Amino acid sequence: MMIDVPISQQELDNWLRDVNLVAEISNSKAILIAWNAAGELSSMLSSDSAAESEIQAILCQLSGNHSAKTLPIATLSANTSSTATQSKATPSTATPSKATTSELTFNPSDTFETSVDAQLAQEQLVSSTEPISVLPRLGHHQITSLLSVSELTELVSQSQLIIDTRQHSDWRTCSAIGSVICLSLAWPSGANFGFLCFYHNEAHGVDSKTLQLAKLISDSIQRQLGEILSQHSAAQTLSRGAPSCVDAVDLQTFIDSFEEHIWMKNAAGIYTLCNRSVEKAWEMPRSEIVGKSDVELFGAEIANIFLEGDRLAIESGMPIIVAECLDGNEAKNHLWLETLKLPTLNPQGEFVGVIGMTRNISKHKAVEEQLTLATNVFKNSVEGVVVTDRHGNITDVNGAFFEITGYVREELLGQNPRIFSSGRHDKAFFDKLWNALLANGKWNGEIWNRRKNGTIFPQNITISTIYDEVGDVRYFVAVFADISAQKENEAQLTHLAYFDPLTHLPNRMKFMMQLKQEVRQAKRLNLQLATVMIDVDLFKHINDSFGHSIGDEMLVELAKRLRSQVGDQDVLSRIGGDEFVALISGIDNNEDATVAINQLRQVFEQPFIVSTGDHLRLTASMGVSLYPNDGTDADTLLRNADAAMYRAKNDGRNNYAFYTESLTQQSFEHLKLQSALYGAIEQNALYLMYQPKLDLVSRKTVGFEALLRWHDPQLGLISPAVFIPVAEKIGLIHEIGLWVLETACRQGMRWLSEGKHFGRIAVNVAGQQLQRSSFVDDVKRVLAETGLPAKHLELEVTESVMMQNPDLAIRDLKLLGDLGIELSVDDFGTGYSSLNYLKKLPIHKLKIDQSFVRDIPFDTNNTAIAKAVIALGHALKLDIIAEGVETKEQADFLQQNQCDQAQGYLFSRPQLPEDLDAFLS
Ligand SMILES: Nc1nc2c(ncn2[C@@H]2O[C@H](COP(=O)(O)O[C@H]3[C@@H](O)[C@H](n4cnc5c(=O)[nH]c(N)nc54)O[C@@H]3COP(=O)(O)O)[C@@H](O)[C@H]2O)c(=O)[nH]1
Repeated sequence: MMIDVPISQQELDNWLRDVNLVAEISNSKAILIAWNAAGELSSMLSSDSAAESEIQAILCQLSGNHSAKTLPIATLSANTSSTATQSKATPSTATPSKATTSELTFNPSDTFETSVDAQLAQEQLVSSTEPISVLPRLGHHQITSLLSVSELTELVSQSQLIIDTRQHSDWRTCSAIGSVICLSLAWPSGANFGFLCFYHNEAHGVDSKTLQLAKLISDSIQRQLGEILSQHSAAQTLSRGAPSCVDAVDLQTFIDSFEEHIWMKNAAGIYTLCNRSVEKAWEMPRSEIVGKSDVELFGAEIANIFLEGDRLAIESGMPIIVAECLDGNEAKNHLWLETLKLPTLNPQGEFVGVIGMTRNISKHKAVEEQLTLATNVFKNSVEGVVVTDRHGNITDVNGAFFEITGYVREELLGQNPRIFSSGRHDKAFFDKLWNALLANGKWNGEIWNRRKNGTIFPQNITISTIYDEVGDVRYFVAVFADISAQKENEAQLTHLAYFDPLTHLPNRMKFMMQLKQEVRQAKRLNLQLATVMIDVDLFKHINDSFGHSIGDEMLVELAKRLRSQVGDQDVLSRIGGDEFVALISGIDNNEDATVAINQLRQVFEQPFIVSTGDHLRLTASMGVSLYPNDGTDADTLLRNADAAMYRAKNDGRNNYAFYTESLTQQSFEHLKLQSALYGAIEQNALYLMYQPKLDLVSRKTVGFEALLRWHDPQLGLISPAVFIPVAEKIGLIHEIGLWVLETACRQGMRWLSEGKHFGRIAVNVAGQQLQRSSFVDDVKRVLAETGLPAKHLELEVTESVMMQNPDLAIRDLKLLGDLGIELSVDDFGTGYSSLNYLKKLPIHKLKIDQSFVRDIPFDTNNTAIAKAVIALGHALKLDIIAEGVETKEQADFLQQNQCDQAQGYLFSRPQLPEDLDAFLS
């Protein structure tokens, strides 16, 4: 009930008695529904026959259709008069959707007349004798937040009868009710009171007779409502007392003190009062306002808007607020006013006028608009937005944020953004970020964060600090864009800029960058580099004969093969159609470069099998420049490698050349040696010579050193000092070393079987042999296979090899020593032995290198060194042997200085076994 006046129990009992009577006579059920103070419909009374579920169904039906439960603010616009001028419309025009249902309005005089869409209604009439009426759809109005004036008018003034709810779209779902009649009830002022409903569970259960009886009761209730109100007002006036004289006199002064516009109109719409603010705003004196209507003051169009608001207040029976937008062509010039309209009643409850109070809400509106705008920007932004409080806890996130990160809102609120951490940024990064944010209020940059599914992604993010009025940090707002796609594009562009799209090798630009960097490093560390230019010979013929796609296939395969031939630290680049260039690091000498070139050349040995099934062969010309000899900068090295490559081409292709011509020659020699060495074992070109080792005191043989010899049919006799390093470079040393060991052991066994005593046979072990994990097992196997007892074998390992990896040497030599093999340090004094390691090595003998034996006892340095080595060796309880002893003076000196053994031309040159009988006992 919107007018809050209590109804006594006696009155309610009277109404119930009447309602029950009519219900009984018409064989129907009844319910009286009223608006309560909260603006909701509730059941006030019901006939005895009415069931609770039916009452709820009707209540629900009517409430559902009434969005006016809480009275809305009417938005009336001076510029859009359609809303404001809408009044007194028939139900069919007010709610156009009703035109499709058959509608007849029932007027108070019990005659029936057709609505606008008479033809349609006619078609749907089931019987001309029975009245059919439908309730206009309440609350379905054109201003969505407003129960329109016209609908309220309809509600109050009309009685509604629905004889078959199944035919009616609004009632169809209300299955408990088959037919219903609803009569609106209103206070004398026109304010809504409620509804009186008679209903039947069956369709056609209520008829025109019920309607007439119901109308009688509703008229009676309305009359009583007037009386109740007037008694209530009289009682209130009495309790409050008459207004004081002072109040009456000061009313004008009182209302003039308000900035708001205050006015009053009587029931006829004539202004009876206004304050100074009104005079100012309307730009006319009070004398011209009071006594005039809105039409006279503002013209019909604006008056209609104002009157619409008045009617709304009158019909609702309570204060309402209407907002008005006046003037201004542009939004920013609009003047927004908000008027509170209050219907006033006399003690009898009759409407006597409207009081209005208007205030300027333009500022509020502007703020509201800004807020709406900001909210929309926040919601609709394609960039992710996250807001945290000053402690960093998330207070809000927008839709784009969910889409980008995959989280849902509930998972994020209250969380700290560190849950997105990708782990890619260290503490220093975040320290810098926070420092900038707190110092400047803003930070922009790129951060890698983690999505819910665990993937990490880059984002361009701007974080801003929001301060409160006193300058304290209130919020942080981060706005970011997912830049994964941009990063991918950048990466692709970078790849395109630096890599060859066909072979995916670095292109010329990238190669030059790498070459420059390698040159800088080589300069710093005093290293050598080789730049090898590789140009495929006559590649044009391949393209011309087989087409470019076959040519491409071959280039891709060639790139793969070349790449497999260079080390991980080396660079291979495709710098032109059929031009490649390799940058080889880790070069110690010219031979290393030759080895690298030879490996690159091997890729051309196998044919290229292309998609057509053809087996095609390629050759290439290569040019080599060496850093630092052939150039100390990248450009020079590449230019000189190119020049060398052209020389190789001019020399007949399928060739290579060094930039320094003499090196080419050396390299060719070297290559020849390499190829010859591969076949040396099979061709029996290798053999051993043995040099006796003697005890310096007794001059008796204590053993022989096996020394390798190679006699190549073409190249002649080649010194092991030349070919052993080559064998090491090309990986042949293991095979050769094993051959030497087996051959020496067999020789030892031969001597033993002939009853010849030789002490021990010493075999030289190369560095690479000792580093092989299988070396100890190899030695054991050879001893087992040949049958030579370990006590007849000695292994000589150079000092520098032992010191390359002393821990490994200690381990393996100990295993060999444990077998009974004697171990000696060859070339002692030429390396840099750590005495600490020397002490730990399981060795038996030190061999003074022949360079220190030379010219003793005349060379004071060598003499001193020889003496020192002897003293050191003896201190470590080791035997000492001197090699390269050529003269008696050397032998005497060594003997006098307690050197234990000696070998050298003085006693014997290395000889074939059959020539050594003199040294065998
Ligand atoms: N890993 C292997 N290395 C081996 C093997 N065979 C030999 N070598 C090493 O080759 C280097 C050269 O050896 P070689 O030409 O045989 O020279 C040795 C002797 O012939 C030479 N020698 C001996 N006595 C004298 C002398 O009085 N004067 C003189 N000028 N030269 C002499 O010295 C070499 C002995 O070398 P060393 O091993 O240091 O005792 C050489 O380094 C060999 O080690 C092999 O099978 N595997």
